[in-house]
Parts: sequence; structure tokens; C-alpha cells
Amino acid sequence: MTSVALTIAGSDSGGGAGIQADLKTFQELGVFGTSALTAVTAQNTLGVHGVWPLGPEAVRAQMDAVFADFDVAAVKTGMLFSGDIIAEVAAGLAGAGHPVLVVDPVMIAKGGAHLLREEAVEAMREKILPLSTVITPNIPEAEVLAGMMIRSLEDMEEAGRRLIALGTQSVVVKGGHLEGEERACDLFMDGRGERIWLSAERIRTKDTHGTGCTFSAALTAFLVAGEPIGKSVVGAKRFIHAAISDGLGLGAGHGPTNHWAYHRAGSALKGEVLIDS
Ligand SMILES: Nc1ncnc2c1ncn2[C@@H]1O[C@H](COP(=O)(O)OP(=O)(O)OP(=O)(O)O)[C@@H](O)[C@H]1O
Ligand SMILES: Cc1ncc(COP(=O)(O)O)c(N)n1
Repeated sequence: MTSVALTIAGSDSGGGAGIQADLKTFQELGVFGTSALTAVTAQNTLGVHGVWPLGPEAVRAQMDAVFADFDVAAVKTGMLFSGDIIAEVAAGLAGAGHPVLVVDPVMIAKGGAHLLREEAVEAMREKILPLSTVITPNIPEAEVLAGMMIRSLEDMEEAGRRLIALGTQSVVVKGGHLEGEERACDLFMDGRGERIWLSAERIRTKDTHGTGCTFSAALTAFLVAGEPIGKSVVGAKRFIHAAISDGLGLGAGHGPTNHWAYHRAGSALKGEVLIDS
């Protein structure tokens, strides 16, 4: 049977992040993607040029329409923008019986544009985190949610513990932004003490727009395929590593990653991600 996932996120007109990255990634991994749009952004590789949020009721109506007609195996959230949208998304997820939930707590785009209002951070912490199967913050997002600075791999572990204490079942702290690290290291932790460090060569490229969205969409797709969470995180790391490695060179700024690289390279990629648990 065809598996279905729902992404609740913003539109990136440049096609590298947001809803577009999620649907491309789902498609590459054999999952049928549905969507609930939270906002339209006018965006390209040079930055975010405008943001138009939808009303919370429009977000909820899209969710309800999808849930009413499809057997949704997992939900992914990305840009949620405001406290009002977050409250409606949380209510919609409760109405759907709390499906498997991957939360990418998108806050600020690479160029500095706010994709989550500051007033909404508390709602993210209190209303969305406790519903999540896994949350995938980058370093700046983990710092805000966990209330601490992250300067080292030890700090990433402490932040992971704090996020689990806030109610998520598990967390991937993504280390793409950790300065001084030779490799791109991410940490998976769950509430039962499982811990997996994943690392891959840090690729020297400016084309990393949408890496966070793509990683968490791949994680969602592996969960939908029935993989356990640890294996899903490893699969997502392989997917994003392939997508960054095989860049497309599009646009004049921070270009998108190559969403079809993983599928094309297949098992040839397997050695590149190191796992330490
Ligand atoms: N230059 C790089 N080379 C290899 N892997 C990378 C690189 N940059 C990021 N990654 C990996 O990509 C994934 C996304 O990480 P990152 O920390 O960049 O997330 P993000 O900040 O949410 O993404 P974005 O910058 O798109 O918002 C992680 O697995 C990270 O280790
Ligand atoms: C609609 C939308 N959602 C998420 C991101 C984050 O992606 P990035 O941090 O790679 O710019 C984005 N730029 N736009």
C-alpha cells in the first residue's frame, strides 16, 4: 500500500527549502506527500524577500481535509511562524489522534529572516514539543529551546537532555552550524538512554539552503517506511550528505541541495556516514 506523509510548512518559491524540499524528498523516498501550507515566502538563493502567513483557520482546514481522506502515517512540521498557527496545528494533531510527529523547529533563515516570531517560541516549547516523536533543531534553535549556549559536542549532549526533559520522545541536535568541527556531526538521543553520534565529511560548499528541511523530511520518510528511529536518522544523514555532496550550482547565493542524488547513487553512498553509539 502507498504510504502517505503530511508536511505542515511554509512555501519557498526558490524550491530548495520548506514545502518544496519536503515533497521532493518524500517523492525520492517513495512516500506520497501531502501538505498544509502555513505561509508563502518570496525567496531565492539570495534570501527571503517577503513573508505572507496564512490564517490559522486555513492551516487547520488543510490539515483536516488531509486527515479526513488519507491514512497519514507521519506528519512533519517546518516553518510554523506564529503562536496562533502553532495552537491550531497542535489542536489539529490532537484531533487526528496524535500521529507520529517529526518537528523541525525552523526559526531563522540563513540570511537572517524570521520564519518564527519571537512570541511563538514559548508555544513551540509548550504545545508542539510534547507531541513530538522526534525534534530536529540546528545549533541556534537548540540554544533557544534548551536555554543554553552550545559550543562543543558535550554542550550538544546537554541540550539534547534538556529537550527530552521538555517532553519530546527523542531529538537530533544537528551540528552543521558547530564552528571549528572538522566533520558535520549530529547527535540522536532518546528518553530511554539511546545515543547515536553520526558524522560525515564537512563539504566545502555555499549550497546548503534547505539542508535542515531536507534532513527532517528524509527522517519522516524513513519512519513512514517502517524503519526504527535510529535507522531512520542514519538514513536521513545519508540522504542529506548525498544531496550536499552532489550540488547543483543553482542561483547566485546559497543554492539548494540535490534532492535526487541519494536515489541516483543508492548503495554507493553507504560508507560515508560514520556511526558511533
Ligand atoms: N557543509 C556540510 N557538509 C556536510 N554536511 C552538512 C554540511 N552542512 C550541514 N550538514 C548536515 O546537514 C544536516 C542539516 O544540518 P544543519 O545544522 O545545517 O541544519 P539547519 O541549520 O537546520 O539547516 P539550514 O541551514 O538549512 O537551516 C545535518 O545532518 C548536518 O550535519
Ligand atoms: C519556507 C522555508 N522554510 C524553512 C526554511 C529554512 O531553510 P534554510 O535555513 O535552509 O534557509 C526556509 N528558508 N524557508
